[in-house]
Amino acid sequence: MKEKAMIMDDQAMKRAITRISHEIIERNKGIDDVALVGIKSRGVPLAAMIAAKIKDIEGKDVIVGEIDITLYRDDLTEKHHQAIVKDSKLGFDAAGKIIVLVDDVLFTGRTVRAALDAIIDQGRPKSIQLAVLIDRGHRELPIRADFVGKNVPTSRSEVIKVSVEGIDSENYVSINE
Ligand SMILES: O=P(O)(O)OC[C@H]1O[C@H](OP(=O)(O)OP(=O)(O)O)[C@H](O)[C@@H]1O
Ligand SMILES: O=c1cc[nH]c(=O)[nH]1
Repeated sequence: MKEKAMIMDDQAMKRAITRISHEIIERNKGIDDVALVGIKSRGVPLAAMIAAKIKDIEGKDVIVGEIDITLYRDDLTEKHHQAIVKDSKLGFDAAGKIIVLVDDVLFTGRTVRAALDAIIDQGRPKSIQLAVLIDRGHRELPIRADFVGKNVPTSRSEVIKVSVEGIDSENYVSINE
């Protein structure tokens, strides 16, 4: 994979996380009943970063869970890849919660759709919202994010690489082909 350009460095990523955290608080008039659910793998450290920022701002802990969705495809850009729920245990009771799904990249929407199905199957959340660091377009389903770090127009053959501390050695986003 050839690296084309940096889209976000560590500082830009942290600023985006700070803004998204403020937006989550504002949209929900606080964080009572809000629970963050990171989509594995890189949505998990991003959800933890948002939770830490919300704690800084509001002085309250927000519930953080995770969900494991696996994409089956020969290559990232292949159309019609399948998103399968690998582990849907959120780690908390979803009933009555405002769930904010957190992922690194929103592309076709299949991963989010699988996560929505899995969550709706196991409880009655009050609502489900979506936060993504990068929206790269090319949706195949009627899914949109409520909170977006950065909209990045891409061609289908390009690949967005998100590197997040906790999984990777540093924080950055690049576009590659
Ligand atoms: O909107 P979609 O077409 O479903 O694509 C978006 C998904 O693709 C990536 O997952 P990947 O399988 O690369 O896992 P990762 O999080 O471990 O990088 C990314 O993290 C999103 O979850
Ligand atoms: O470009 C893409 C598409 C899906 N998931 C990624 O991480 N990058």
